[in-house]
Amino acid sequence: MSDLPEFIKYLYEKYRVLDDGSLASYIPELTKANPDWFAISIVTKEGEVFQVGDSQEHFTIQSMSKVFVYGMALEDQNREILLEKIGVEPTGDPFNSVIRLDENSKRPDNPMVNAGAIATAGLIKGVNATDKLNRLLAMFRRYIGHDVFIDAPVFMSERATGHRNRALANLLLNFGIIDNNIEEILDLYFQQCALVVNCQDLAMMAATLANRGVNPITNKQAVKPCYVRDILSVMHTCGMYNYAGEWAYRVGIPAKSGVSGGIIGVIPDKAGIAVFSPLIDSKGNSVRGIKVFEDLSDEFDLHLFDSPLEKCSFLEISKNKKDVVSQVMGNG
Ligand SMILES: N[C@@H](CCC(=O)O)C(=O)O
Repeated sequence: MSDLPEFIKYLYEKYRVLDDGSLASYIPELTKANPDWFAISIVTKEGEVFQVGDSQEHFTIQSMSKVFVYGMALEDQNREILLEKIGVEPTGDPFNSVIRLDENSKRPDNPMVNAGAIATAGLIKGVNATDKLNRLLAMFRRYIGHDVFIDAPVFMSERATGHRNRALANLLLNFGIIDNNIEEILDLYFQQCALVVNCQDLAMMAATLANRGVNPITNKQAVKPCYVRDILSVMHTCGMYNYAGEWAYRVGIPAKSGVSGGIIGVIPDKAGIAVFSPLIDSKGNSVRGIKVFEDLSDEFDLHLFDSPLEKCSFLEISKNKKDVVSQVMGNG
């Protein structure tokens, strides 16, 4: 019997009351989120689903999309072509910074910051804008396992106010990283960010990566297995904004977050985890999300560099913790 269902209920109760952080406001539509929303979803590579809270609440995927579009660009181009255009170095800078692109590298540092993600969108193949969008949606559908759609008001909101992203795109054009279809590339980028998901969908997408690119329920291949390693590497080093180093140190799970309040984490060959809570910190990470991941990592020894000898069997908690959980949940 797994302890996981009880443990995530406990984490939900423990952190539900935490109301630090604020709603993302630079995309006007995101301020309409309910700050109380909170969900934890876990999907194992066998397709078993454990979840608690508002796991069916819809929101836009935002930066978490970057992971999956990067995988698609790897398939459309190849590793070496991508590396010429987009690096794999963490920046330590805010995700939407223009500084390093202009000053140092003349190519985006990595595909998880906006400069790199816009460059990635520019590498997606298709005969025209509609074809590219349709291919992108088909890719997301393979990960999620059901039909997908774009939140038009969020897309329009970002398109109308995304001046910083437009500035990044112009710099990318100047450095020869993207061609001059700037508005078309930005539209594709804003559309990928406005994909509608819920927490369960995110966990399924993460579980698909954990399962070497195969959706655990539909058994469809969402991305070629040879690219999963590349995707997880950039998640591990660059996925958590300018908190990526501390995250790798404290949590040790390849992850990506988005300003709508989601965080996805991948436990290779085991499970995908998603937490959703729209109150974010100054770096863009969900406050409750970070806490939940820290506790899950500690409790189940999920840090990549936990010694294999010390790792407890996945989904079982220690006797001491069981007592704490029982007390909090009122069955002890
Ligand atoms: N669409 C957002 C994504 C931000 C995020 O989630 O990090 C932007 O480009 O600014």
